[in-house]
Amino acid sequence: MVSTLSSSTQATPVVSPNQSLYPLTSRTNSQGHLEIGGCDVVELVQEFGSPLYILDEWTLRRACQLYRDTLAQCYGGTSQVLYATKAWNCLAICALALQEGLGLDVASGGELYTALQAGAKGEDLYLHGNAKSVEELKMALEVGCTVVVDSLFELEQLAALATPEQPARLLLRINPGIDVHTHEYIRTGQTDSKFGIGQFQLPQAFEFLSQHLQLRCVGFHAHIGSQIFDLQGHRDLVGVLAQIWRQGLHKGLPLQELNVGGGLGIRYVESDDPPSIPAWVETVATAVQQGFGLAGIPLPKLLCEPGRSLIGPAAVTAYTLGGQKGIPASDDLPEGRTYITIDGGMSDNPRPMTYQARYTARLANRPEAEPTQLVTVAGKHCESGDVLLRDIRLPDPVAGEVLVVLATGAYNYSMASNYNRYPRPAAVLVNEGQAQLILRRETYADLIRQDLLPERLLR
Ligand SMILES: Cc1ncc(COP(=O)(O)O)c(C=O)c1O
Ligand SMILES: N[C@@H](CCCC[NH3+])C(=O)O
Repeated sequence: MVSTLSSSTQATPVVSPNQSLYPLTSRTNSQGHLEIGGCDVVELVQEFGSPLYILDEWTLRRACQLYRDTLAQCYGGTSQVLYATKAWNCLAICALALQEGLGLDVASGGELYTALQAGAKGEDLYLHGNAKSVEELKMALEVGCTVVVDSLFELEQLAALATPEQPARLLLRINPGIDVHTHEYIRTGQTDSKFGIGQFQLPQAFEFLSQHLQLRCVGFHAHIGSQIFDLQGHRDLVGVLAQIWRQGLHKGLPLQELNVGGGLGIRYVESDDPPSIPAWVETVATAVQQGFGLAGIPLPKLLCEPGRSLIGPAAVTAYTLGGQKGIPASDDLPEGRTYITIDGGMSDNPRPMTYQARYTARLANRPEAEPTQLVTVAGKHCESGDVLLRDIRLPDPVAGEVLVVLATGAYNYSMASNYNRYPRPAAVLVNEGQAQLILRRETYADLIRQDLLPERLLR
């Protein structure tokens, strides 16, 4: 666990990135500033502007390697890690994951297109979605990507598009009926969910597959939810899938691949205590070996598709602090409240508003200063709920200082919007003292790129 900063020049000891609040290369430099990937965060903001997403290449690679290597070491069969690109999909990140030997889970035509542009091939790709369009399915078939089929309706759609010459390679997404303790909006494996084929629908699905030989069902997939700290959910999941696998084999399906989804949580605040990446991988691998190997079923190729635990801890968002508003104590508000503004908010990180997500923040120019003052960090949008951090302690922050919010790599840029017509921030990839722009800051011109102005509306 890394929750404090190293001020030495030694590399930080290797830990599981998802248990660290900071990117693993973080340290306090000789200026007393926060440094990530060998780059001074205050200087990064001066050079690239604010707000700024800062992605630490070493931390991301380390997380990819931990998943990939632990799986290869502790699982007796073949395996493949897929990066769930919905967490943050852009050319550079897709390319980096491919370089590390990962495949890519894409959840839309747009994510698929980006992955292809980043160099992915059909065999690297798995297309998700509970309501895929015909265009998305056609695109997947054309590039030879595996389709993770979410419903009986989609099986019919695929059967109409695939041919014996261009068969569809698919996994069935199963709803395993497993409930986990995470935010209601990010649970996906419970019976009452829009995702996946219910177990009560499986006889129909198997029958349909046996009648449509242009559909090659090579395995099953399930995903029980996100930001999960308890390993039991995935143990239970493997048990359910092993039973269904037996039924599928009995029906003559050419099963090879078992995809157990993603979901491992990360540390956002000090009190979060997720299991490490190796602990999660070992749990899953052991459960599959027990559920399959011991039951005499040949081991499937084991796939998993983490998103948050790969990219979340690798990035931070840097903001510039603005003015403050102090509300005096009253009966309703015994401690009063100090609002401090930032130059970003719900448009670059909608998670606090959407899931009541909590984060940790530090000042980049004095990360080790004693956090004395109770403040609430408010975004710049026209919404009362646009509050990024509620009642946190900072060391008497002043306007102009750079506030760094930690662990913002997952579901921040990918869920960002242009609400209030704010341009999306830039993102830089930092490594060994070099910073490279991987996403340009949007301009006002970008904001009206798609606008059309019929001439008759002009005054
Ligand atoms: C189908 C599927 N796979 C993988 C993921 C990645 O999950 P996580 O980011 O929690 O690892 C998600 C998101 O929850 C998902 O819906
Ligand atoms: N967007 C969610 C995770 C959902 C992942 C998609 N199934 C979050 O930020 O926590």
